[in-house]
Parts: sequence; structure tokens; C-alpha cells
Amino acid sequence: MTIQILPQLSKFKSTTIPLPSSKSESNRVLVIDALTAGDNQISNLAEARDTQTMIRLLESNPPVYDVLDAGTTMRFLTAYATITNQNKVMTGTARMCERPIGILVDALRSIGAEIHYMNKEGYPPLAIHGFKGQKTKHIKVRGDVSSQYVSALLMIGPMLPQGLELELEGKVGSRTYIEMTLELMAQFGITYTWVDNIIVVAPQSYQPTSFSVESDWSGASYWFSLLACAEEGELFLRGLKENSLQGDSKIVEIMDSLGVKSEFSSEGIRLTKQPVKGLKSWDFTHCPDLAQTVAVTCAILGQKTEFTGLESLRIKETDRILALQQELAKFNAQLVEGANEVFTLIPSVEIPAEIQIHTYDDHRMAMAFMPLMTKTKVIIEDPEVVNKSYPSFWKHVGLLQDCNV
Ligand SMILES: O=C(O)C1=C[C@@H](OP(=O)(O)O)[C@@H](O)[C@H](O)C1
Ligand SMILES: C=C(OP(=O)(O)O)C(=O)O
Repeated sequence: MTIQILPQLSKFKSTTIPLPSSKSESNRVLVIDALTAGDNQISNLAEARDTQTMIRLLESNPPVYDVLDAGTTMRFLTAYATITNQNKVMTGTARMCERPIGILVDALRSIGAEIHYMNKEGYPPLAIHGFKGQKTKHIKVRGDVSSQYVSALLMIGPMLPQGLELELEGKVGSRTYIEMTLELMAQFGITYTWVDNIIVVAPQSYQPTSFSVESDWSGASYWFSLLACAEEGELFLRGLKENSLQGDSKIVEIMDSLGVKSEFSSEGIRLTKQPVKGLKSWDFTHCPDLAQTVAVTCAILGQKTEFTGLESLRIKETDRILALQQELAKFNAQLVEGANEVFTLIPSVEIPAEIQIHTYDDHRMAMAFMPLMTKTKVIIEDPEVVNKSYPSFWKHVGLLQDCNV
């Protein structure tokens, strides 16, 4: 096991963080690009392993798509292999084979795909045997498990001979990611309608265009958290836009309550410290990837807060609720489950002189606990786990310079 030892650093000089590109935007644009007849000009693709895996699989087109631990790559390429009528095995890490995919497979089968489970019903690995002609254009998809199924279906919608009429059933989580998918499709010339819970995409062609991927707001959240927890400092985060396609830009509003002021410019966003206003509650339904960042920040800042919308966290890279509970306990903070899926974050009363964080094969566990370095010596296990979304994360931590000297 490798470890990353973080220096204790509560005051730092004004630092610019270059930030990685968004893997969510990148992975969508790559699928759209593969479905476009003609050449797109795409720049700024993410260095994230999830994106590099997508690029490699699309370019080399092996008979087995091994997506490793990339959820979007698994879900988007399952739909892509179907619409391009390929024989393909879809697989990934052991954890990927525990992450459900039945809702997407059922939807693709009802449209006309032949897909078999190779091991456990409802989970990868899958054997895809192409597309046997469209049986229906109307499909119903539950919206409360993962929005990635919906995004995967929408992106192949224009290529379906009859198009797609997708009815979202029940509560819709991660809605901002569905909106991102549709907005990106629109930038590549696709028209759609979304009325109530029905999204309609007629058969049409993606139009060649140029597109530059924005910096990653989920990755930016750790820097907001660091500044919130620091005694003194200032950060400039490059490449973020005020009107973002990414729902995780909500971090601006959350961190405004937790002592971070944001000022946008054409180059990015300047973060400075301001008095803590307090955060009583937050619903993470549409920004689940921010939950770990905000939990750790509140735990460090002494903010007792109610969290809702955490349901999808149990089926991500790890069971993130359990992982958070175990690691928060190491500095006497708790995430307590109450009735009706309401969680209470009970902050730390005392932070020990040294804390070792286990990362559970989850990049966000490693990155979310980094801001503890403002209070104590932190040791992060398996630091390379960040490569999934943010390979340069530790290099960027190294840019911070102590201003006590
Ligand atoms: O579509 C996407 O790019 C993503 C959607 C979200 O997943 P769910 O829809 O499963 O919540 C998010 O957690 C994930 O990191 C990326
Ligand atoms: C949940 C995540 O990714 P995915 O579902 O694409 O593996 C994430 O990046 O936090």
C-alpha cells in the first residue's frame, strides 16, 4: 500500500490551481463524436482515467470493453455498442460488477437490443449481441437509481430509426447530469423536447462542431473546502465558467454559507475567505458527488447539518455513506442516519494529532479528506486512487505554499 503524507498547512499564499477538465463532459462528447458523421474539433478532453479509458476503447475497439471502474464509460458504451450493432462484452473491476445496470439493459432490450448477463442478473459483465431493429420508441425508465442510464439512452436517441420517447418514472436523481447530456447534444445540432417527465428525441444526425471541455467543478470542490477550513489563504481556480453545464457548480452556493466568497472572471474564479454564515441543511439529490466534500468541510468547521438526497451514494465507487461514517469517526465526527433518509452530520469536537484515511478504491474519499491538512497531519492511503478523475491532484496540492514562514 502506498501513502501520501500531507504537511500541516492552515495558512497559504494566494495560489492558482489549473484544475483538470470535466470527465462527465468529456465522456459525453466522446460518445457524441463517435456517433457524428464528420469531424468535430474537440479540445481540452479530461486527463481522468475514466476518459482515457473511453478514448482507448473507442479507438482500439477491442471485443471486450473493460471499463475498469468508470460508471459513465460502462453505461454510455453499453448503449453505444448496441446502436452500432456490435458484438461486445462489457466488463470492469469487481466493484463495477456490483454496480447495477439492469434498468439500462431492460430499456435497451425493449428497444430491440440482444443483451445477456454473463454472471449475475442485473449486473455486468454483459454480452451484447447487437441491435435487431427497433421494436418501440417509447420506453419507461426509473429515474431514482442512476441518471447515467438516461444519459446513455438519450445520446443514442437521434440514431434510432424511430427516435426515442423516454418516460422518466418516479423521483429523478442527478437531474443536472441529464440536462448536461441534452445541452451537449443540442450543441452538436440535436433538437429535443422535455415536457413533464417525457423527453422526446426524433431521428436526426449529430452535426460536426467545435467544443472545448470546461474545467471540472467536482474536482474544484476540494479547493473550496480547503479554503473554507484554512485560517488564511486565497485561491484562483482556472477554467471554470459561471454558467456551467455541470450541476456541481452548486458548490459556489454551498461554500458561500461555509465561508468562501467566489468571484468569476473570464479566466476562472477567485476564492477568498468571508465569515461563515452557516449551513443548516442540503439536498444532494442533484449533486451527489459533492456530498463527501461538504460532509468533511462541515465536520471540520463544527457545522451540524442535515443532509438529504444521499441514496445513490451507496452504489458508487464504494458505499460512500459507510466509507464516510468510518473515516469521519477517526476525528470524532458522525454521519447519523435518521428517519426518511435524513442524515445528520455531527461535527468533530476534537481532531487528533495524526489521522490515517482509508480510501476504499474511491477517488473522492482521498480528495475530500485532503482539507484535514489544515488542522492536523494527514496520511492518505492509496493516493493514486485520484487518477480516476483527477490525476494531477497531489501535484496541485504541492503548489500550496505556507505563508507562516
Ligand atoms: O453522468 C455523469 O457524468 C455522472 C452522473 C452521476 O451519477 P448518477 O447519475 O449515477 O448519480 C455522478 O455521480 C457521476 O460522477 C457522473
Ligand atoms: C460516481 C462517480 O463516477 P462514475 O459513476 O462515473 O463511476 C464519481 O466520479 O464520483
